[in-house]
Amino acid sequence: MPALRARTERAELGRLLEHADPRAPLAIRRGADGIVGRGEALRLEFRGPSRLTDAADAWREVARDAQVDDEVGVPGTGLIAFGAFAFDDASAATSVLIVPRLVVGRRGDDEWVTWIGDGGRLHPTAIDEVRVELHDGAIGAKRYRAIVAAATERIRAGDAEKVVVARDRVGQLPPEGDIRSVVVGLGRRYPDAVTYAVDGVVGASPETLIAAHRGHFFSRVLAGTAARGATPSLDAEIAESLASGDKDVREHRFAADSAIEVLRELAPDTRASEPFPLRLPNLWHLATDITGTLGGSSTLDVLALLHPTAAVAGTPRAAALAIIRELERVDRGRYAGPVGWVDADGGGEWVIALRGAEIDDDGCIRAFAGAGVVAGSDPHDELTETAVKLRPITDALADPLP
Ligand SMILES: C=C(O[C@H]1C=CC=C(C(=O)O)[C@@H]1O)C(=O)O
Repeated sequence: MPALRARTERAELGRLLEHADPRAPLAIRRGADGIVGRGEALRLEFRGPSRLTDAADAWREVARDAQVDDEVGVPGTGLIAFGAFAFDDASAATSVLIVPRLVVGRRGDDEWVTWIGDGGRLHPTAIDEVRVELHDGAIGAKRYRAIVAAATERIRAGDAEKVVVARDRVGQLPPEGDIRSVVVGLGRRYPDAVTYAVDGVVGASPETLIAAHRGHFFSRVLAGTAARGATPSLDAEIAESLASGDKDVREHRFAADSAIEVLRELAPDTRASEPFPLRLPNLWHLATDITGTLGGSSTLDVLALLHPTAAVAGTPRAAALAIIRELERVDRGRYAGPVGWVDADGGGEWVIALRGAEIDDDGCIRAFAGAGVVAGSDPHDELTETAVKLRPITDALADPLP
């Protein structure tokens, strides 16, 4: 493999997404900040149980051999790869690391362009609106309620303590449909979430698996959900009962404890907040923030240990995964897998591919949303919860540029 050359220079940019390919946008954004890529200088593909460790090893080699000239030096500059990974070890979906030919980025007052390989000129193009309606996929409402009931039964039988089961909705992107408009629509509605678009995986995730720069990391675990209240007082009551409700607190503990345990193995100084209610435009989540210092590990090494967390699989992990496969009988693809970017030092930002959809090369769209099932979960409530979680992508597809 020939060594890559990356050169980052300061630039003045307009709308970042106008620099992306309409059919294959690469983007990781939060509010006005983020990075957007175009083209493929290098594409690495992985499959199977070792996909994340293989990616970590392959990326170390690419980064070691690369020639990087970076005059800006903030997170997202220099050599970077975007990545999206399958949820399940047995998935038919390809996991990827993509080094674009061009990256444009913004962080606060810093704006930059990175050329990988030969330099060139910027060609921003206007973003067209695309409108798509979603309908039931392989798991409709009735089947989903049955899956939740079966998962609860398995928990009662002692096969697992928590299982996160999901359902899907599908649609069709028109042949020339501009995927960037969906990304804009997600970002406008969910400015505090991380809006992602990598290899057809598109969404707005509130859950940061790992963000690290110069060794310092941040991770946010979410589990436990309630819809927002219609009035401020009702909304406050809902947040309070979420934080004190037995079912949601138990569901959250499984996810937070498993992440803290893994992170402590890599970073003995790992610290965690108390669980707190996190407000999103469409719902409340229980959240735990975790920070610490990674030794020599890259964010891809961390993903290899963290994924899949109990927020998307369950507890114990292996038992929950077996029950998910048996009950859902659908390949989740890259839904609930890690999506994000990594730099030459192994730093980067990875979220869980939630609140989104996969769009394949033929324009077939499949959106997923899941809910954590514990003892006492109610099928009707979990169905409603998944409908709320499907709203970001449903709305962004139906009316991308409100
Ligand atoms: C599995 C999903 O959400 C997870 C993340 C936060 C809260 C969750 C919950 O309360 O069930 C889920 O564990 C999804 O959005 O598809």
